[in-house]
Formats: sequence, structure tokens, C-alpha cells
Amino acid sequence: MNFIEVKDVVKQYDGHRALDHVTLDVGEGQVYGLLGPNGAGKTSLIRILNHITRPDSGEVYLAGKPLTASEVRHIGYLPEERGLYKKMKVLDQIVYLGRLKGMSKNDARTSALRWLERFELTEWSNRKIETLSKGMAQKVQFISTVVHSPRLLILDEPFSGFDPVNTEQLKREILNLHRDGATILFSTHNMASVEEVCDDITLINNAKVVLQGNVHEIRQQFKKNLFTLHIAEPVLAPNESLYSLESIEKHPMSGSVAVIRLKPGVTMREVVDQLNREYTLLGFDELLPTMNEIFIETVTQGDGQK
Ligand SMILES: Nc1ncnc2c1ncn2[C@@H]1O[C@H](COP(=O)(O)OP(=O)(O)OP(=O)(O)O)[C@@H](O)[C@H]1O
Repeated sequence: MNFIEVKDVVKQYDGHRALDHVTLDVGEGQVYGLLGPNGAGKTSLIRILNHITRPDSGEVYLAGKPLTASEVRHIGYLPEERGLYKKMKVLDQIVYLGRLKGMSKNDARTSALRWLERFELTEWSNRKIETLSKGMAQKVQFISTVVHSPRLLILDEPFSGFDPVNTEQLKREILNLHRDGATILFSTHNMASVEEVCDDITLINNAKVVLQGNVHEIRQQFKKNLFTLHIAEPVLAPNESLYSLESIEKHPMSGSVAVIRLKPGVTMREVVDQLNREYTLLGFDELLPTMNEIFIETVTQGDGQK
């Protein structure tokens, strides 16, 4: 089942089109990446999903039902612009936000204390938000997002402001929530984390969907017939026979490792056989483009066509 269905959504601000006939489906239990350059329209879509604004046209369904204000209680939203009440105490703040999502005071308190313990923030429970470091405040914001065990988590740049250790902890917690059944919509510019955690993605550029699908399939679709080879011999001389079979990428061989592109019609087996006859082949792997490369290629091509 699709947990989110966005159908043909258009959103206009003062003559500027922020979303132009955007359609996407997020399957229940998926980790889904919403990607795009600055100003592409990601936050505009996220705000519609949270019922903060409405689309000018198009439809949005959540768990098979048209999105209404009351359905928003199933969502936990971590906005990019974080906002906590500085003068409020940590525990009170989390309980307050849990209650806004329909929790009883007791349930909100139990859940908040459990999460504070997980993030080693128990001793800060009765301290004011303004006394926390930025990283701690980010954790409290994350706890406020998940305190009501939402079925859908919408995370806008969740790792911004976190050091590498805390980033890993947050990633672990997000993946735990995913394992427990939550659907996760994740907006980020960090393409390495997209490769690591996302099943499917939508890339929006200039308000339009320009790329959509499974991360693994997209990387296959964009591949350029490149391979890395690693031989035991220290270097390959330019006149060696390997060069008559393949064209070598412009950058020279670094030590005994090279990136090669097979000429059309040359099979991987032919190359590997030849390499094996002449060298001690330690590795030969297909080099798939990274999501970062795909992002840049897609977005710059799109901008060129404007
Ligand atoms: N409330 C608003 N009023 C007027 N224009 C808006 C409003 N919200 C967004 N926009 C415009 O809509 C476009 C899309 O903005 P949006 O915030 O959705 O982009 P984004 O993809 O989230 O960007 P970023 O990665 O920089 O956060 C931008 O040109 C922005 O200026």
C-alpha cells in the first residue's frame, strides 16, 4: 500500500510556481528521499503534506484517505528551521508537543522520558531549552518529532548541526523507527546518506519532478560503462596491450589502480581474460555513478534546457 500519494499537485505563490504538477507515491514502510537544489519546491511539498498550506490543485492521500487536518496526528515533522520554546523546560516541551498530537499527559511523559534516556539527556529534563548546546537542542527537537510514535516521519535535513558521532546515533534511531514500521520521508542535500538509507527518491528541480524511482535502479540507469581495475604490478605503461582494448579515463592510473571505460562492443569477459593473461588482477568492479553525480548531472542538464 502507498502511505503517501501526491497526485498532480500545483502550488503557486504570488505568480511564482513552487510545485508544477508533482506526482509521487511513497510505499508504507519505505525510506523515501525527496531531493532537489535550493528553491526546488521540497519544503513547499512538505508543508502541504503537513496541512500547513494547501495545494492550488491536485490531491494528497495519506494511508489511502484524503489528507485532512486530523490525519496530521500520524505525522512527525522535523522542520529544517528548528523551533523550540527557549524558556520552557525540556520535558515540559516534549510533553506539550506530544499532547498537541493527541497523547495523554501520562503517555507523553513516559515516552519523553524513555527517549531522553536513549539520548542520554535525562539529567537535562528539568533544564530550560536555552541552557542546551545546539546539538542537544537538536536532539530534543528530534524527540519532540517522534514522541507520539508517528506512522510517518518527515525529516527535513535531519543531520544538519550534528557532529559525526551524533549523526550516526540519529541515523540508528531513524532506522530503528523504520524497522518498527514507520514510513520515512527524508529531505536532504546529503547524497551519501541518500545512498545509504533511501529505497526510492524523487528529485525535484524548478518545481517539477525530473527523476523518480529506486536508488539502485537509477544508479544502473545512469552508469557509464566504467570499471575500476586493480592489478598487483605497480603501473601499466601506456603502450601496453590493455590500452588497445579499452580507452582509459583521462586521469592517469594512480599506482596500480585505474578507472577504465570499455569501448563499445568489448565485453567485460574479454577484458578480464586479457588482464588475467598479462597481469595479476586483484580487482575488477563496475563503477556506478554516485547519487551526488546523478544529482549534479540531472540538475545542470535541466538548467541548461531552461
Ligand atoms: N510562503 C512563500 N511565499 C512566496 N514564495 C515562496 C513561499 N514559500 C516558498 N516560496 C518560493 O517557492 C520556491 C520553492 O521554495 P521551497 O522552500 O519549497 O524550496 P526548497 O526545495 O525547500 O529549497 P531549500 O533546499 O533551499 O530549502 C522558492 O522560489 C521560494 O522562494
